[in-house]
Amino acid sequence: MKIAIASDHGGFKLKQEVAKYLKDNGYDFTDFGTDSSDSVDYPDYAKPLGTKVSAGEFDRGILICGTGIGMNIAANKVEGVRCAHVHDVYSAKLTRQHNDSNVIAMGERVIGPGLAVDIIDTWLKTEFEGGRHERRVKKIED
Ligand SMILES: O=C(CO)[C@H](O)[C@H](O)[C@H](O)COP(=O)(O)O
Repeated sequence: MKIAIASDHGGFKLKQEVAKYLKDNGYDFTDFGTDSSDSVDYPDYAKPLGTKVSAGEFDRGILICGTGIGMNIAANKVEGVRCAHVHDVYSAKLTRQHNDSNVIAMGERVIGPGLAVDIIDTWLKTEFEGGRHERRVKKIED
């Protein structure tokens, strides 16, 4: 599985924790910035990441900003992206099983690194259930 990660300045520190988790667990991932806590604009990171996931260059994307909200709104403007704004493990599981989400967005100013890593671990390991959910995801695409 190929994973793309990105953040704005508000998510930079949490992204570093997430990158450590991905590296320690042997995931194939690429960090598309930002590379410091200097102020930047989250759409400049959400759009390219979403485009790469939508194009199939990456299987999943992880976006982090202060709240996850701006990244989520921006990523979902990219056709083919199903970005889930998640701050709990239950929703991380369900958004994979039911929504086949291909991008997740979260906020460094909302949750700590321990919970963030638990959420990502669950999200990466949970499969889409298909069935009735396939029909609903197709309606989103249409
Ligand atoms: O989009 C957001 C708010 O929903 C993100 O949290 C941004 O990171 C935030 O707006 C950045 O705010 P800042 O005051 O410029 O650091």
